[in-house]
Amino acid sequence: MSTASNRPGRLGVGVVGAGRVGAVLGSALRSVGHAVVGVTAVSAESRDRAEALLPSVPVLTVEEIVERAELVLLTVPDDVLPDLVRGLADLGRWQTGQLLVHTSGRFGTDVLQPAAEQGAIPLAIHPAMTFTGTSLDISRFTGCPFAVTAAAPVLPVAQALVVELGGEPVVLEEADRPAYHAALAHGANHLVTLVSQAQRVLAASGLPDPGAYLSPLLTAALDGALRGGEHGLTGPVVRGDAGTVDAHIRALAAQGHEVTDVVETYRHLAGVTTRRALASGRITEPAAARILDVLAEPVEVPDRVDEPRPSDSPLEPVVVRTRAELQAALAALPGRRALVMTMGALHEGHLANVREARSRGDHVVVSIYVNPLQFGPGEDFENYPRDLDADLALLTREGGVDVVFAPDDGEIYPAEPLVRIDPGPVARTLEGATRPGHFAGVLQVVTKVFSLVRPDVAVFGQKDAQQLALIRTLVRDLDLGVEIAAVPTRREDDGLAMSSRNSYLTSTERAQAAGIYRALAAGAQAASAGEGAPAVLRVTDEVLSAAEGIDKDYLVLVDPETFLPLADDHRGPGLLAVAARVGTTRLIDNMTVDLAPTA
Ligand SMILES: Nc1ncnc2c1ncn2[C@@H]1O[C@H](COP(=O)(O)OP(=O)(O)OP(=O)(O)O)[C@@H](O)[C@H]1O
Ligand SMILES: CC(C)(CO)[C@@H](O)C(=O)[O-]
Ligand code: BAL
Repeated sequence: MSTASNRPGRLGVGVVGAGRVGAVLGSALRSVGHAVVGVTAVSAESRDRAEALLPSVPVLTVEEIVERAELVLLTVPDDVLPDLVRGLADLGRWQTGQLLVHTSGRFGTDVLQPAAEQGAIPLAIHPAMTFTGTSLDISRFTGCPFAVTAAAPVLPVAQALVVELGGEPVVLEEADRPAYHAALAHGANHLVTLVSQAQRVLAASGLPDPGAYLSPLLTAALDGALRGGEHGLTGPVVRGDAGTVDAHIRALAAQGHEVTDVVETYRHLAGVTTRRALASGRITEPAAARILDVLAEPVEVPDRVDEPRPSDSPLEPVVVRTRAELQAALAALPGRRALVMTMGALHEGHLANVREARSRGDHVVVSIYVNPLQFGPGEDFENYPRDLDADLALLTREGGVDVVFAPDDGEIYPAEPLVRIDPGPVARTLEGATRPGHFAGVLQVVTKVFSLVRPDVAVFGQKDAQQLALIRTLVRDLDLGVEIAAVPTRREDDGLAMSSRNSYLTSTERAQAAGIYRALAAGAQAASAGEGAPAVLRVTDEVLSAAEGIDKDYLVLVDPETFLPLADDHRGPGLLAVAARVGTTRLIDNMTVDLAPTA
């Protein structure tokens, strides 16, 4: 084992914890000439990541790594770190002269003391950066600040390691690390909560692409705050506009229980902002008092699930099977009519569409019909899950649905339709290329159901993004006079987009299918970190290709309206769209990304 000097020299590096940071740091150390002797990787995901970023590095146990490595990189969760170090010390595994580096923001080197007592050299380096866990991250080290904590004699070793990685070492005292890390988490992580709250409110207000809409404003606000701190503050608080603050809180509360957290956060942050503006003399005391009074007033947030139903809404939806029954049921419903079209096998994603419909109309009609015209030969028309009783039970429990229209084929197509809709060029790419005739069939049935139900507004899911875009074009080009509202994709806990077809998956396939979401999320993260179209697509593809059991049909980064591929230098919104087979089940998913202007 070599003894540490200020220049680390060529070291045998072992990576404990192949999470995003470990795999990326290991890969970066390798690229500057160190040898990675082993990596631990327990989950399938970390094995995939290790394979992608540290090809041909053996997967070893923690003990094997500690035995073989001159530099042990501990990139495990903070809460695991103390016990891991102590446990190995109890087994007497640490070695004299061994460099022991962790990347926790919160801890300094005290947590490594049990290893230091056995002669290891403890170093704490924390990159102030967020990672995707892909090769893109390596370039993020260039110029990235790293908080470095180490005993004075070995501090230069830690600094040299950071410099080797292209980073900027900033020395931080042990005692300052928890507050340092709290500041970073508060700024970066809570910013994500705040921004996603704004996005949810805009989405609930019907804005089609909240992320893209917010991007220029938030970028300017962040830039202003980073340069000028609180002096960059604008908006109603600093103007002393108590009436607007009051209106905001009431408007947010009116969006119901799904945004309760936003009401709380808005209130709290508006209070803090008011007090800070008062303390720095930017608003007067009476103005601050007016705002604080408004903030102290209780507001009621209606709980939409238990919302009292309109008195003319029946408890159970009226189920109609024929055109005549439908017309009779509609005649009894005055006011604004909202439609949700489905193929049944309902899930929470459909219910989100129903809720959106309820918020946009006086009455809600749900159609349940598996439309043969949109299925190609050899597709799953015959096997598509059909369970009207279960669907009705779900809609009854959800409440607020007035009519369920569940026609049979003869009712929708009494005769073979001779007049057909040509959906145009968007229908010939992606889903349309794999499923020729699919969108012509979708638009045919959508037009027919619109004619039969005559809705004021119809709600569709963003999960079927190409379908949604084509329905908007249909309404525009044929002047159908129906407002089209979109609902963000509802996902399972592991990110898989809800879909009736998920019921085809075996339990292994079900677990594997979440890889589709992980890939899209990695792409979106790369975009929000400022990467351009080619890199965003590459990262998404890397994660998708590394995921087990997923057989890609297509993965594209396209214009959300034309569905044509984006130019390499495209800036602004883009849509990552994917179709893939998991086993024999074909799934689709998509995510809007924002390709920000280069600084
Ligand atoms: N996860 C979801 N989140 C939000 N809306 C969804 C979701 N899944 C489907 N929808 C929307 O519900 C409507 C009916 O879709 P459909 O009945 O085809 O359901 P599905 O679950 O997508 O089924 P499939 O297995 O055919 O993809 C469409 O507007 C669709 O976009
Ligand atoms: C819109 C639709 C109900 C038409 O059959 C179908 O394509 C679907 O479920 O998305
Ligand atoms: N959910 C879109 C309808 C279809 O796949 O046929």
